[in-house]
Amino acid sequence: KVSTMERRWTLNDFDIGKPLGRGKFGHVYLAREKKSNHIVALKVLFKSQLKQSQVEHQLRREVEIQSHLRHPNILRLYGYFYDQTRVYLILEYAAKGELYKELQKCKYFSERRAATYVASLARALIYLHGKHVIHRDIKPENLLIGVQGELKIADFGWSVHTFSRRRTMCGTLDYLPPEMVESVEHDASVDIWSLGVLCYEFLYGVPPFEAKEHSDTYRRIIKVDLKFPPKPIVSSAAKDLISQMLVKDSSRRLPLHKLLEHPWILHNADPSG
Ligand SMILES: Cn1ncc2ncnc(NCCc3cnc(NC(=O)Nc4cccc(C(F)(F)F)c4)s3)c21
Repeated sequence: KVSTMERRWTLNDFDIGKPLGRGKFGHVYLAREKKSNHIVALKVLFKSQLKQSQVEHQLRREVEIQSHLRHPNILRLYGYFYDQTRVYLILEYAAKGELYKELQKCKYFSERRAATYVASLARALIYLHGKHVIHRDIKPENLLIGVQGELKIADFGWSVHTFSRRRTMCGTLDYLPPEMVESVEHDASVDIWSLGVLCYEFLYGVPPFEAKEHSDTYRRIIKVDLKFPPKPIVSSAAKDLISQMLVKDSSRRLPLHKLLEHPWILHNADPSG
C-alpha cells in the first residue's frame, strides 16, 4: 500500500459525494478514492482566501504535524494536494458527523456520555502533549464522531509544536527568561483549560463563561467566574473535576493523567471510549 503522504493525488483520483459541512475557508465533501474504494472526507480550501488571511504557514504546519499523528481519537489527515486555485485536504471520514450538532440536538449530555468523551479527549491530549503538540482550539466545532460513536479531535489549523528544542539543546536554561521556561508547561495546560470548558458545556449545554458581550466573557474568564446552575442537576464529583481544571494558575490545573484517575471519570466513563 503506497504511503498516503508521498503519493501525488489529484482530484481525478476521487469520486466526490455529498457535502458534509462548510467552514470559513471552504467546504468538506464525502469522497471515494477510486482505486481503493476508500471513503474519505475531502476539504476544499481556496488558495485566494488562504493567501488573503495569510494562513498558508499554518496549513503547512497542520499537514506536517498531522502526518506524524496516529491515535483513535484524533482525526487522520491522510494527505493533501492542490490545483490552480484550491488546496485539498484528504481526511479520515467521521461517519457520525459533528459533535456540536449532537449537543444542540440533545441540549446536554448524560454524565456517562460526557465522562466518556472527556476521558477519550484526555487520552488524545496526553498523546498530543507527549509529542510536544498543543491543539489550542479544543471546542465542540472541532470534534467529530466516528462510526462507533468515538470522539475525534479534528482541525489542527491552530495547533503548534511547543518549544520543541530539547532544554539541554542550548546547553543551559540559565539564559531563558521565565516566560520562555514557563511557556512550555503553560501551553500544554491551555488544552486542559479548554477540556474543562468542554466538560462543563457537555453537562450544562452552555459554556461556563458565556455572556452577551465579548468583553463580559473576557472579564468572566480572567476572573474564573465559575458558577454551576441548579438545572440540569449535575453530580458534585463532576463539579469537583471541572473546578480543578478551570484554575487561573496554569501550573495548578489538574494534570491529564490525574484526570483519568478522578472518581467522576472512573465511575462514569466507558473504558472503551
Ligand atoms: C463535517 N464532517 N462530517 C464528517 C466529517 N468527517 C471528516 N471531516 C469532516 N470535516 C472536516 C474536519 C476537518 C479536519 N481537519 C480540518 N483542517 C482544516 O480545516 N484546516 C484548515 C482549514 C483552513 C485554514 C487552515 C489554516 F491555514 F489556517 F491552517 C487550516 S477540517 C467531517
